[in-house]
Amino acid sequence: MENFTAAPSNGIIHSHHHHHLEHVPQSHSHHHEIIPSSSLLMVVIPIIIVILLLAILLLTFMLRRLQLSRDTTSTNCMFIAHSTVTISPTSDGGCLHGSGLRGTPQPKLRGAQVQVQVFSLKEVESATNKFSEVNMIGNGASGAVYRGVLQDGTVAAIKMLRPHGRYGERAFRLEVDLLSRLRSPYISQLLGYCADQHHSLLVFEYMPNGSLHTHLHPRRHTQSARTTLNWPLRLKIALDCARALEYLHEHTTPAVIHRNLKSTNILLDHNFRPKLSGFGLAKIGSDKLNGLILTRVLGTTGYLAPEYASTGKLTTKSDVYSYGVILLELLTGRVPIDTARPPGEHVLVSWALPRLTNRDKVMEMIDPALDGHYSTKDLIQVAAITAMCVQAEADYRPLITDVVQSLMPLVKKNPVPASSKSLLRFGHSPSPSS
Ligand SMILES: Nc1ncnc2c1ncn2[C@@H]1O[C@H](COP(=O)(O)OP(=O)(O)OP(=O)(O)O)[C@@H](O)[C@H]1O
Repeated sequence: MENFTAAPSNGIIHSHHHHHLEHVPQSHSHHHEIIPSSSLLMVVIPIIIVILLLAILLLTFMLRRLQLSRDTTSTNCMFIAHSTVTISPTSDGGCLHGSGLRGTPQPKLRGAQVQVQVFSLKEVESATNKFSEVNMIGNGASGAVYRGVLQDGTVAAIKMLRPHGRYGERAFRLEVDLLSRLRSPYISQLLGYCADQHHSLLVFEYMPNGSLHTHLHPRRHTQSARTTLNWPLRLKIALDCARALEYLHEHTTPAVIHRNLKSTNILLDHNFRPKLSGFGLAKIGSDKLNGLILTRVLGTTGYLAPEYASTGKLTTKSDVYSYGVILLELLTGRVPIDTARPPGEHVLVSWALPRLTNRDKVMEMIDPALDGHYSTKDLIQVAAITAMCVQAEADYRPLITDVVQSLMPLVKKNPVPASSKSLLRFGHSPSPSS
């Protein structure tokens, strides 16, 4: 007979013969002294998990503290855009640094990165006189825009994004990330940004002549510092906007789809040269699917391509459609949606499309503000280009490069007057109906 002895001190049964250990009966008399291995695991594993979680939390907290203390020590700093810009608000109004820690869900643009300045809230406040009403130059869906003079004397347009507006932090991050990589004379330049717990601010180069919308639709703007754009200038604006899109669609890899092309997003410099802005809704196209993206429908009513509005199918051709609507605004001086007009004329595209290919009708629909100062031949050509851009069928719309090529000779024929004084309606416009 073999001897088994229970060792109450450690709850393990010792056997004098090891080969019999596995046959040890777990008698009722010893039950309270023995912890079965499965129960042991049930106790130990949760404890280990809790300890690990606590350690991770502690580590995260310490890293965050370290980052905050680094952020708040600097007030104004230059920052080289990293592969992905991460902006998270500090609690005390300090400026933030870009870092490559978090990723945006969009694919990355390839190409050079450029410097974007990070401003302290203090600097932006003193530039705008504490965001005084007097300095407010615009108030779009995403927030108010202020004119400001930076410490180095640069005049800037500072956009304060609404905290819970449709813009959101993601769009803010996207705009900084995207604009720190895009460089084109046809794209509005981002000088820097500022973010704290309560503010998200974008600092742009100042465009003294405001938006194209202000000049084409002056009655809709209370501040009436505007010029009626003459025909050569309209052609040049059309060409440069097409070049801005060409840069995004053809010269950027992968292509960028702007997704919110409209006349308020076309800003005019002191020579009335246009620059594209408003990149908060932009999408970086897919390399694989021929640029096609299926996405949520965002943008502005009156400018949305029908296939995008109804199915969310977004391609560079959606931008071409919106561009066509801007051409229509340049031709007619009408806004894309105007419910004050008679029935049948509310939606600019629906009203204009059947008329665009009819010579006499085109003459009737031209902006009365031009007062006959345009070349009929050129007008007919622009109308034909416009008709192709606002085609319901996306595949039939031209590539923006084709639009650039078609507009170039027209602009060459109609040089823009040199001095901005002569930009007024009757300045150097060609004689009517040549
Ligand atoms: N860089 C700038 N220089 C001068 N004026 C500007 C500048 N940026 C914006 N503005 C003025 O502020 C207005 C509003 O700009 P914002 O970018 O908010 O345009 P929006 O298209 O109306 O709004 P959203 O893009 O949010 O839909 C512009 O139409 C323009 O008059």
